[in-house]
Amino acid sequence: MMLSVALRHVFPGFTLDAGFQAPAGLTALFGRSGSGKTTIVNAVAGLLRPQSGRVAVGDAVLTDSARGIFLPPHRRGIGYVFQEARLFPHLTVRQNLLYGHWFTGRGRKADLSHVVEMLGVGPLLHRRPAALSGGERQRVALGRAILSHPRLLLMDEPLAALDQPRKEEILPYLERLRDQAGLPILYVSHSPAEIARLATTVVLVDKGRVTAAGPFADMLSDPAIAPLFGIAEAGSVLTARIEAQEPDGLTRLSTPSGPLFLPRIAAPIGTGLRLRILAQDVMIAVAPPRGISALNVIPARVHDMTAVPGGVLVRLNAGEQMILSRVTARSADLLRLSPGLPVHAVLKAVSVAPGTIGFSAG
Ligand SMILES: Nc1ncnc2c1ncn2[C@@H]1O[C@H](COP(=O)(O)OP(=O)(O)OP(=O)(O)O)[C@@H](O)[C@H]1O
Repeated sequence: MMLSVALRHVFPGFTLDAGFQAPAGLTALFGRSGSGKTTIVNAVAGLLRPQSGRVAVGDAVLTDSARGIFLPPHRRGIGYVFQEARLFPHLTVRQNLLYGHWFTGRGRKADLSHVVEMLGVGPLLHRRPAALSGGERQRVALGRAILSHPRLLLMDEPLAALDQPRKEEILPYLERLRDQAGLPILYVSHSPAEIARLATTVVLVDKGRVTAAGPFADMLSDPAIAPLFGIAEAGSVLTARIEAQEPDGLTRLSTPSGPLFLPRIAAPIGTGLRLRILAQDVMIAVAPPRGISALNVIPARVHDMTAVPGGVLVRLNAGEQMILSRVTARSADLLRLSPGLPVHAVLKAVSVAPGTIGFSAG
């Protein structure tokens, strides 16, 4: 199931001219304030009728200006999750979850138990929203959205109102939803960390246009794009799998770039992971380093180099994955870095914070 969007709408002083495809999984809309993300979301939701354009999910056409099609919001089959969970205060969690269910009349009892389990809200079913934490409320909002059997989920900064611990509590549920729901999720976020952890596809919006779009790993390690996230946030995402729990408290991972060691990750052998490796945490050595404490030394080759504010972003080819490193211009000169040069990428085990590690199915 694929969401395809093509929109053109001229406001005084702002033109939206944006097109992209969002496959099943989570598509992050990213762009600075005023770039047009909310306008895109509104047009997909049916709150804005574009002067011209087409919005479709699979075979279901929601908007097609050429054919005069414009479904009203409530007939689009879209589940929403906003910054603030808009739950009904007088209903229990169970009734809130079932609300969308009744509404569409397409529900089955089995779905409720599946969603309750997926989102871990079983113990909360008989409470009212006032007795829930912000994170719990947001989980119920996710559950309600999914139980309305939508074609598409729209999430507009669903974590923005939560503090860091609450965010970390809810991220695993968003990951499950992404991997299990089998529908496109359109997700607006300002947070590179969230995008690195959750996105399947990244769509970059600037001045009403889509300036780049593609699979998250390519997008995040693209030196032309990474600086847009803020130079301190630039980094790559590696996929990995838990291989062994070592007796000294480390977890051994296998990655397409070779083995990696990180502080204990409490998950079973075989678990798939996404690791966000910040460019500023990766050192480059032109000879195999000896006598250093860093546990992770990954053989690689310089792919390309891009000058950025505060240094040089070096893209390293490591197995089938790209690793980004940021070094000063002086280091790049001293090491005579140039495309094709064999090097070693050095990563401290403790530089990957546990809260940033993403879990993925398969
Ligand atoms: N009804 C309207 N009339 C005129 N201009 C509008 C209208 N709606 C949106 N705009 C303009 O469109 C531009 C994009 O706004 P939009 O809210 O989509 O940005 P955004 O990327 O979601 O920003 P933020 O991250 O701050 O939420 C802005 O310049 C805004 O002023």
